[in-house]
Parts: sequence; C-alpha cells; structure tokens
Amino acid sequence: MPPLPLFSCSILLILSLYMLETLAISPQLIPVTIITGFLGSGKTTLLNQILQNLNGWKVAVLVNEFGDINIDSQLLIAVDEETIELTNGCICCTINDNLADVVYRLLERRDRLDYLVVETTGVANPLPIALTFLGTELRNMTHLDSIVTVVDVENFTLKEHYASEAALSQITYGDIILLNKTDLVSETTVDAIENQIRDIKEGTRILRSEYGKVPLPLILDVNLAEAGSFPQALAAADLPSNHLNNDGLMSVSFRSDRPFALKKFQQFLDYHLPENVFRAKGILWFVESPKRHIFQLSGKRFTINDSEWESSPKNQMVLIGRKLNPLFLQQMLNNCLTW
Ligand SMILES: Nc1nc2c(ncn2[C@@H]2O[C@H](COP(=O)(O)OP(=O)(O)OP(=O)(O)O)[C@@H](O)[C@H]2O)c(=O)[nH]1
Repeated sequence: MPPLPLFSCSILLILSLYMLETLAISPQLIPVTIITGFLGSGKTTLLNQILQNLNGWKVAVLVNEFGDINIDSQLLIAVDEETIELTNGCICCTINDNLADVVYRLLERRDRLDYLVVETTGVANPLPIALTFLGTELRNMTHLDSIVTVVDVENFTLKEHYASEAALSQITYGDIILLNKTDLVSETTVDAIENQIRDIKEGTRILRSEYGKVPLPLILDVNLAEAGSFPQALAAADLPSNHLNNDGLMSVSFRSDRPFALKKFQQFLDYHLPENVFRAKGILWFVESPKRHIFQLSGKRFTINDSEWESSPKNQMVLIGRKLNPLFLQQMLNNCLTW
C-alpha cells in the first residue's frame, strides 16, 4: 500500500465529522477498538488524537499501564469520568475477569455510549483482551471492531520483536498496523519495515503516521476484527500467563513530594541511566521551574515538555526495561532531589 498522505488538522476534523454523520453505530453493540503496540510506540499519542477529533461521540477509554503509577491517564487530553484506569500490572494477564467487570460497570453507568477504546500496556499481548470481548458475555453488549497496533519505526528491529513474545503478538494480532514516528526515519526505512511486517502478516492494513495523526475512518468503526480469525479454544488453553517473565521486562516507580535539581537530573540522564532502561516517563517538578514537566524517554531519545500544574507539584516517574536494579535507580533519583 502506498504511503498515506498526511492530512492537516482541518481535513482530519472534516473527515471525523463526516464519519459522525455517516457511520452506522449499532445502538445495542458498542464497538471496541483495542490500541496496542510496544513500549513508547505512541499509543497514548494516538488516543489523544482520537479523543480530540471525536466531537459528539461518547467515547469511553480504558487505560492500562505497566507500573504502579498511571502516567498515561494524567497525560490524556480529555480525561474525565469516562476514563477508567486499570493499574497494577498488565491488562492482558490479570484483567480478564476484571476487564469484563469494568466494562459491565461502564455500560451500566452510561446512559449512552458510542464507542469504547482500550489502550493496553506496551508489554501486553492483545489476544487475551480480544478474547475477553469475544469469548465472554461481553459479546452480547460489545462488538470488537479492530486491534490497532502502533509501531515505533525509529526503534523497530525485527530481532527485538522476535525476542519479545508480547511485541510479536501485537503485530500478529493487529488488524491495522500504524507505522508511527515516520518523521524520525527515512522513507526507505519505513518501506523496509513495512515489507518485514507484511512478511509476518500478509494482507494486513498498514498505515503511516506522525504523532498518531491518521484519518479516523481508517482506524475506527472499520469492522476488521473477525471473530473467526481468533483461535479461541486454542488460545484460551494457551494464554501467555507469564509472558512478562519470558520477556524479562520490569518497571521501577519513583515518587517524591520534593523537587529535583535540574542539573542533578541532567547528570543522572547523562551518566547514570542504565542502557537497559529503554522506556521511561514521568511528571517532573524542578526546583528551578514553576512548570509541570512531562518527561518521555523511548529508546535513546528523550523529551521534556512544559505544562501547568493542576494539583500540588510532585515527582512521579516510571522506568521500564530488562534486569533493572530498583534500589540503584531509586537511589540515583533520590540523589537528584533537593534537600
Ligand atoms: N517524533 C515523534 N515522537 C512521537 C510520535 N508519536 C509519539 N511520539 C512521542 O513518543 C513518546 C511516547 O509516546 P506515547 O504516546 O506515550 O507512547 P505509548 O505507546 O503510549 O507508551 P507506553 O504506554 O509507555 O508504552 C512521547 O514523547 C511522544 O510525544 C511521532 O510520530 N514522532
């Protein structure tokens, strides 16, 4: 498939309005889209795009996060009572009963709900989540529309994806693969990744995006998840109960009611951040600044963006990687605090 042209915001808006008028949404069955993709690929960014462009739709969002602190829900643009956080671990291995309960509660509570979007953690296999919608009584109330898999084209390497059971399953079960962060690599690299993915999953819908900007009718209410394509009985018997152990992925959380000193934090990033931390995110407070700072690290790249505090300032950070030493990381971050 040739690359999709990038649409300006206004065209996106027009398309989403068009969608609102023309898409037939069953009043009985709530369509569900599962957004999956490896750590830092851009799932929350895509979710924010969706929330910003669905004027008029009542969308419920379930956000699950790997780590004790749910940073993502704090970064969602439209967080309100329709956003439900599912913390404490990985949605795909712990949430099956829980997820069904949460969805029941949500459907009971809402007098009108048009759409449900579930954002998985970056280490989740989407299959058990899909099966929760297809294989429980939820199928009488919801309709699995599609699984959208976000891929970070800057950090994609097939070798790593094969090494991670979760990452590979995200591609295997994705109905739509969104090659995201195309601004960070050449078109040739994106073409090569697209070919590699087609080798794993022939015939899948592959799209390209910067910051998750993609015409919503291409990813929502597309009816691409075919229940028959999920090997239900087999999968139920073969759920990856300990895939986190298999993948060797772990998270370390850090919280403090005291601010960091900017220079010390910079030194931590430059000299003490271990190579095996490949994803980190945080809401940071620096003594030198009145702003709320959003810290994001994916692979080797990090950004710190400013926003305003809406509650009392504090530091919250989650670091994710393999074979991490929690005590060392917590000590290093403690050393960044002002006294
Ligand atoms: N340059 C660039 N950065 C992007 C793009 N999309 C997302 N990002 C950045 O990548 C970082 C991670 O994005 P998120 O949306 O938080 O990724 P995620 O998949 O939700 O992360 P986890 O939930 O931790 O797995 C953030 O700093 C984003 O601003 C893109 O297309 N280009």
